[in-house]
Amino acid sequence: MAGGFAVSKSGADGREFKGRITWYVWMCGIVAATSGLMFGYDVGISGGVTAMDDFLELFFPSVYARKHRARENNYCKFDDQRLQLFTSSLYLAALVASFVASRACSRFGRKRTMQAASVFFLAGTALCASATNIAMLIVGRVCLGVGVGFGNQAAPLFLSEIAPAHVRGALNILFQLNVTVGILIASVVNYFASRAHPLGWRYALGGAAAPAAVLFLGSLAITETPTSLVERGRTDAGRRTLEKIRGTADVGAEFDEIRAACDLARALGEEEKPYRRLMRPESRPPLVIAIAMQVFQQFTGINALMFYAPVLFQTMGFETDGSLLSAVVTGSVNVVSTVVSIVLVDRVGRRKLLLEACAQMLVAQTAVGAIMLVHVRANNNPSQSWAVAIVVLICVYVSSFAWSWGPLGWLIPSETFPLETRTAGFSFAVSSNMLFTFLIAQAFLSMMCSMRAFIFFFFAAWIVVMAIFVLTLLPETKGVSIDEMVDRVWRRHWFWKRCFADDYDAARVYDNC
Ligand SMILES: OC[C@H]1O[C@](O)(CO)[C@@H](O)[C@@H]1O
Repeated sequence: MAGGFAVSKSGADGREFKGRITWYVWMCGIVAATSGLMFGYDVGISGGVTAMDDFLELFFPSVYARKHRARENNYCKFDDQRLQLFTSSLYLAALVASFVASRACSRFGRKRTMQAASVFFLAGTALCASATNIAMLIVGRVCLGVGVGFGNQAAPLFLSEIAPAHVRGALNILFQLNVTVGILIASVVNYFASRAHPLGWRYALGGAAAPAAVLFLGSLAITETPTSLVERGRTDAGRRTLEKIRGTADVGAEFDEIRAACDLARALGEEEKPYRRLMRPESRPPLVIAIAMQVFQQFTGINALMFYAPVLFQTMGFETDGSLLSAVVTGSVNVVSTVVSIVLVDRVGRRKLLLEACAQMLVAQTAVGAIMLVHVRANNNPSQSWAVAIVVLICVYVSSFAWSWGPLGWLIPSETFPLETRTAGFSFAVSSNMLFTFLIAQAFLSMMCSMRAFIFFFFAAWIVVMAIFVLTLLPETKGVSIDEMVDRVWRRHWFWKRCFADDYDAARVYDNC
């Protein structure tokens, strides 16, 4: 399985680990990242499908009638709780599934959890694509949601564990890159499927089978991670796997570190369960940061756009074709800008990227809101030049999200927890993401109906809160080894250091932070 190029890498304490970036590691990484593709395809497909007349006429005839009523209010024509439930039910199911998935990951391994994800996804796809009533659609979406919950918990963990340390960031962002590629593919599929009458929507929903099948078949060829094998008592198999993925038998130092980490986690786990340990004061800084990063990521308003871009563009007065095409444009900007993040994140640092993005998003959101307020009245559409200006501003907004809050929402929670609480802490990040994705999916169309153009000012106001959060509470973690976070980051931070007072006294410190 050798391939790639010869390297050695440094462990957390500066020790040299021998091995190369083998083709096998890349193959495993690419297969696992397909999980992101499944997630992204789903995010991108629902908006287009819910804008298709054949789909609306069959399942949501009242929305169909309202959409075609000549004098209907632009902002409210898609406001329907059941239509929103079609999109949001997936995320509610994923939220519940992510807690089960974190246990499945420990008990059965990352690889099996990803396989289970692909099976749920295939079942959900079959149900949705062949649905003849709303119940079938919703049950299908719930199966897809379980697939997303399992995949999102297992894949980032898998990627981190097989990666040599010096390419761990790049391999991690591969997941988010796949999410954005999935969203883009879905917009292209929507564009063509919307022309195929009356079955286009079935093709669009059925297309989700492709990434799921790739993940299922690919996962038969990939390995389990060495950490997961050692964690489950299969020490020899763990060592053999490490030798295979590093392309050398000289893996003693790295294997010792994996074994020591597993021993420590096991010992601490016997003393106190990881979820209880997370309630300790010293766990509070990374826990608050992990949850806040995910909540704020969703309050940028990104998924209002990703789910409902075609609907939103129709609201702004675009025809069905134009609105789907605009979604393809914003989807492409999303992919390219995520690549920018891979290049910049370890050079520029996390805080600068996040703050720059806040400024860019604030300007774009406020300008879109102002144009909508002045030029899009309830019953008329903007002129073509204002419509183009809106699409350009939305691209400005998406690009800044994609090189900041998108990937860093996953990266920062994965690098700030100490090992003993890392997986439990990360599952809080996944479930917070799903919860707020669900809330936005469920509430956005109603919010747009009642708030109208002010919806953009609502998200803009959150961006100000996020910037204050980054300035005051988010420390820079660029270049800091994961195992040095406590001493080099938290103990030096003006606010969070109170959780780590030298004269540690559980009761007093708890009160302080
Ligand atoms: O690229 C946008 C996508 O990225 C995420 O924020 C995180 O993976 C999704 O919630 C969103 O749909």
